[in-house]
Amino acid sequence: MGSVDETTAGGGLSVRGAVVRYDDGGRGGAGTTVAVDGVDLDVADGEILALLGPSGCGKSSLLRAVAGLEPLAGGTVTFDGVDLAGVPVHRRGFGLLFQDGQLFAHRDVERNVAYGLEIAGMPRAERVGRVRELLDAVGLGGYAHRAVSTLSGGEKQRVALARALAPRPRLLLLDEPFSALDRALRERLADDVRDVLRATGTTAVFVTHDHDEAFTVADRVGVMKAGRLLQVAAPEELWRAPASRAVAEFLGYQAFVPQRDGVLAVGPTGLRVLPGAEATGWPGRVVAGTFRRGRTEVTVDVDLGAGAERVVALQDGGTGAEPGSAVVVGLDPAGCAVVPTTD
Ligand SMILES: Nc1ncnc2c1ncn2[C@@H]1O[C@H](COP(=O)(O)OP(=O)(O)OP(=O)(O)O)[C@@H](O)[C@H]1O
Repeated sequence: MGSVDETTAGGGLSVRGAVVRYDDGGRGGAGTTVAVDGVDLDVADGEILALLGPSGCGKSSLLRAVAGLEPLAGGTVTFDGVDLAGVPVHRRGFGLLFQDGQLFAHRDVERNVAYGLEIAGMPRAERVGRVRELLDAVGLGGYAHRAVSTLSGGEKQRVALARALAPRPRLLLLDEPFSALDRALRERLADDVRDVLRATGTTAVFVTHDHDEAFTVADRVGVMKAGRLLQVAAPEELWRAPASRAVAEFLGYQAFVPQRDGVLAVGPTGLRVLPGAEATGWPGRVVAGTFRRGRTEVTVDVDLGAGAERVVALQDGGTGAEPGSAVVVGLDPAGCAVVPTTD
């Protein structure tokens, strides 16, 4: 069974029925791990796609299979209509960027970025211009002659990004490129990467387990679970219409209320504490309240129709969330989505 991705195959990347297996049983056991289990995926020319999913769901394995670093046990990877079976990593025309950008310690910034251009035989004068252009694009103009040992972690990853982009790869594959950096820096880099990829028109697949990062960088986000691609959609679409409960759960939908034609998935902002004890809604009991950004996030024990559960409901202002007090909880449809009951 494949994904629900229905982009028409044209230029760009096309993956069909991809299977990646590790026959040593994963890290330390006996048997076989099916890391990627029949994935179909299309990435159009110029598109940025993020692969999102929990640790161990197979994101890296899929990316590595596309790169040619991992053999396919089934299925195909094609680019611009050409099957890449048997094409080695360095002949695919793809750029790679990993968590540790692995810069060359003995080369300065300029010569790191120039590496792929040297291999491609670009004349020196042209190379210098291209390197300068890329260093400007990643916000490191003026860093050309710095030793890489003097760079911060974020600066190193910017250099690695510039190096990966320099030869104009027809596809850039990024595997958790910022996961070693702190959150504030990650957010800034995610913005910058999106801008650089857009400005250069680079087609990219970006692996991350961080929702915010995926939604910042990508045109479309693919959600993976246990080796399968559950849904591929634009960020707003994914939030508005998760294709299944599993996707909704992964996105952070907090409660699931049975309905006649599916399940109402209640998002993080889908519940309100209603003013007045006589309001129409579900009676609940306050566990705790946290005042945040001008409103209170109230943890409430309530039965929304699927048994008693603990949820978070929003309350305007900062009063009335005493632990133990009775409240009435209502739904805010804008923060909810109906999902099919097929999983
Ligand atoms: N080289 C390997 N040998 C054996 N098993 C592996 C190998 N690489 C990955 N696996 C297994 O394959 C499954 C998928 O791993 P993968 O690294 O692709 O997931 P991931 O979603 O990228 O996870 P993470 O976010 O933690 O990097 C896991 O069960 C993992 O243990």
